[in-house]
Amino acid sequence: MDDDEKPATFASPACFLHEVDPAYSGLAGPFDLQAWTDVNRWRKSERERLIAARLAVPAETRALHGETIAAGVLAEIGDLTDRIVSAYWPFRGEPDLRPFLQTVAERGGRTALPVVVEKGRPLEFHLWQAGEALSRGVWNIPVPAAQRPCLPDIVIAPVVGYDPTCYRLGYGGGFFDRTLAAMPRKPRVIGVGYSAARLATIYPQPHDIAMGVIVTEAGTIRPYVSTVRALT
Ligand SMILES: Nc1nc2c(c(=O)[nH]1)N(C=O)[C@@H](CNc1ccc(C(=O)N[C@@H](CCC(=O)O)C(=O)O)cc1)CN2
Ligand SMILES: Nc1ncnc2c1ncn2[C@@H]1O[C@H](COP(=O)(O)OP(=O)(O)OP(=O)(O)O)[C@@H](O)[C@H]1O
Repeated sequence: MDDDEKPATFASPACFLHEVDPAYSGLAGPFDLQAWTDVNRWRKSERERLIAARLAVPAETRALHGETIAAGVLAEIGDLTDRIVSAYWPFRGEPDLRPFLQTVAERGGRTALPVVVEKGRPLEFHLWQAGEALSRGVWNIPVPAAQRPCLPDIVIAPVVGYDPTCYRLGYGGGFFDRTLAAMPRKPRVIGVGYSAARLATIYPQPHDIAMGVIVTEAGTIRPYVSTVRALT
């Protein structure tokens, strides 16, 4: 019998961990470049579709939806005393929450806007109140003229798309994900958008951070929590 015909022997038993579901073995799955490339391509086309669809809705309808969304957000936040709330300066057909910012101030809260410092870096938040001066920031987005950085207690994030587990599809800069990951004290994060922006899933990736809730003109979506988990 030559060597090729003898049963094979190994220095140690073969490891079959690679055949076990990564979720069971406790190891992260291998990074799948093809899957990530596909998700990115899909996200890009969904962003374009969803932005075009909301811009096709008459401005008066969007304005009415914006008022309903603002009321939903106020109900969600509750007491505003000494709270810092960041919203945004609307563009590309986003719900206009500027009147909401005035309501926050009237009810004893402070208000802020997000500022892009640089692509690929977290956002900063700067205090800003209705009537105060604005200047043009990156991508010409209006930002507070005075630099008063703050850490908001509540961050309102406009969504391009959202899914029932409250993951947000934004404009593709990764700004909110980077910012929330880097904040020393986690704020409450409220996604806002039109109900038509619902997707079955955004195919969440490891860097994606879910919103606490998503407020739309048709109601507030809370991430699904199974009864079993809720009871244990
Ligand atoms: N009203 C509003 N203000 C906001 C945000 C928002 O979502 N809404 N942001 C929330 O994050 C930040 C800005 N985020 C943005 C992200 C991407 C692009 C943008 O135009 N991106 C290019 C492609 C960029 C790339 O691929 O590198 C594009 O769409 O053409 C604009 C704003 C801060 N201010
Ligand atoms: N915490 C992070 N650290 C490094 N890169 C990140 C982080 N979060 C997101 N990114 C990167 O940002 C890019 C865009 O991410 P994604 O598609 O989730 O953007 P988005 O949430 O739609 O955008 P935005 O928040 O600007 O509206 C991805 O390439 C992603 O890897």
